[in-house]
Amino acid sequence: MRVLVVTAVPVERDAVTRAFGGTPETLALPGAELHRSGAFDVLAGGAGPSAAAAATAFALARATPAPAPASASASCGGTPPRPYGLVVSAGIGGGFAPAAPLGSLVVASGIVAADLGAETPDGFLPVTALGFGRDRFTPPPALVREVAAATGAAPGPVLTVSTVTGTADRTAALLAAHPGALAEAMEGFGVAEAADRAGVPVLELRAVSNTVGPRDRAAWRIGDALAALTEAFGKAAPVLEGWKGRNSHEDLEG
Ligand SMILES: O=C(O)c1cccc(C(=O)CC[C@H]2O[C@@H](n3cnc4c(=O)[nH]cnc43)[C@H](O)[C@@H]2O)c1
Repeated sequence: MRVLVVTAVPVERDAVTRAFGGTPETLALPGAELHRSGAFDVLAGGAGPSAAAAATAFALARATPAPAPASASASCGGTPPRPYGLVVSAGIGGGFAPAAPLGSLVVASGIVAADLGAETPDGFLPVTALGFGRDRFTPPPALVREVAAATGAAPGPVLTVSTVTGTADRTAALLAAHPGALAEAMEGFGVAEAADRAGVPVLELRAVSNTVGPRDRAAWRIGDALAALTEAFGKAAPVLEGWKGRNSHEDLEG
């Protein structure tokens, strides 16, 4: 099965491909470059949910077979593209203390749009409370469990935010609105929107580079988190590549 992995920045992309060894083949996409290693296509799609959604949608569309004209025979038209069976949003992220310490891994049991909605005098309303859109995607629970077991990642909700949290008040507000949240990052929900529209399941895997809270850039441990990301993909690769899709009753309901 082919797997599309979407990161924000090139150093995260390279941390993922390093897990597979060798030199990836590169393919040009509108606004980005795919790095292909075996079954894995890895793309640095840009920071934030909008860039991530656009990049993911282009990559998925490129791999979706166009409907064959009525007159076409099976033997013409060149090599058909092989569609993706799974999309993974991956990279570094902020961890909520004490559940997700620096250097640890988190796999999303829910990918949550934490700031998509409306602010009111009585607090935040998610977009779903306004009567439209959606505010979360649920990765296949069996796959989340398998990746957690293979990598040691903690399973739990991962928030997608457009602004990196930088105060204690905002941290408390996020945890109040999303009890049990383990981490925040900026792309998961965008990647998931694009994957969902293509009918492809989605996963999010993050290595914790910093603690969510009052901004302290000097305390970020990006190198350690990138190394953890490489190790995680080394361990998760057989699970991701070998995952056969909706293979349990629970997943059919998820
Ligand atoms: O400054 C660097 O050297 C550097 C190297 C690698 C990556 C970065 C990034 O800033 C990556 C941005 C990416 O990381 C996610 N992220 C990380 N921590 C948080 C956080 O506390 N809150 C939200 N997002 C976070 C996010 O997905 C960014 O797109 C820098």
